[in-house]
Amino acid sequence: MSVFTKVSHNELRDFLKAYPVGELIGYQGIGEGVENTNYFVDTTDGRWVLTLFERLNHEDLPFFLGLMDHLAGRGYPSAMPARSREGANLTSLNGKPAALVRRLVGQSVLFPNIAQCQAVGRALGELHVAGLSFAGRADNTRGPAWRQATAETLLPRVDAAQRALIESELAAQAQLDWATLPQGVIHADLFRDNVLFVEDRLTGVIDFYYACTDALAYDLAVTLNDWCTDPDGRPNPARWQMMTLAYRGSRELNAAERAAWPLVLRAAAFRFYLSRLYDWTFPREGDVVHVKDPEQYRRILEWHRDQAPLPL
Ligand SMILES: Nc1ncnc2c1ncn2[C@@H]1O[C@H](COP(=O)(O)OP(=O)(O)O)[C@@H](O)[C@H]1O
Ligand SMILES: N[C@@H](CCOP(=O)(O)O)C(=O)O
Repeated sequence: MSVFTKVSHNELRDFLKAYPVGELIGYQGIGEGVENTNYFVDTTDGRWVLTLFERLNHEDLPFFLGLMDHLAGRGYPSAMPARSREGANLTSLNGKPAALVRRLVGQSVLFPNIAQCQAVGRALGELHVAGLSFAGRADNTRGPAWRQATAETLLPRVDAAQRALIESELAAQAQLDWATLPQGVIHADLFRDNVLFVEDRLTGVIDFYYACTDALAYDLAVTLNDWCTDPDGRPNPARWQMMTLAYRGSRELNAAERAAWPLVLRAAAFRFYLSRLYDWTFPREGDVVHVKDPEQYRRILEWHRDQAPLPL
């Protein structure tokens, strides 16, 4: 359960007065989140998600909320942030920065089928295209500098096999010049728990709190690694090719991206291998339920290191 900040009925009722969203009917803490405190909130005007930002830098929040506003305003299936009566999409509650966004229908899927992978590939391509007209810019907080620093923190704490993998990966990725790859707005964490479906219809893309400006191909690699690999770390050819094809329906990859692709896939796997290994090595106090297994990302990373990628 990740409701870090408690909100009473009266506190929420008073908070909602700042928004033109009607009267509070009811609310409930959401257990799935790991970064923020989230509540489902029902008012006489609709269904909402209230987020209290626990760890993100306050100055980064306008980028995330502005992006969600930009995308939802163009018909993208992301949640539109509500604006307060004063026009702000970022307010505060109980000492935390807060946002109220539309609640989207649907559920996340753990075992996606081919049609769902196709829908996610299309949605990712559409996000990259829609992001081109978004003026905001943000650095990737899990980019190459973070990967280098996190690897260095981990190296003295891990076993010999893990050390060898981390060191070889740092050396391999030093060959990649990210600046040569097309950049734009990326989601950067489009995992299965961040997409909602009603049957095979994609109804929501959520959790834009790692979104940033970075290489578009990296975002495709992050998404493929989560949605389209089997438990042994191998790409699942049917799901992988369907997602790639659907993505390319919105945006074609250029020659530089194709040449860099094997290293991009490795960088995308390395990022989550490192964050998971870090959380295992330095567990956060009170976080028992949500620590994710680094081994799956070790297998994905080793697969990409040792095998030629499936055709793009
Ligand atoms: N706009 C939304 N519509 C419907 N459900 C949402 C929405 N935003 C978040 N959720 C629900 O809240 C959960 C946690 O949200 P998420 O943004 O992933 O939190 P965290 O950033 O803390 O990981 C999601 O798994 C989903 O169930
Ligand atoms: N989707 C990620 C979790 C989000 O990244 P983190 O850096 O906040 O751990 C995963 O499944 O590892």
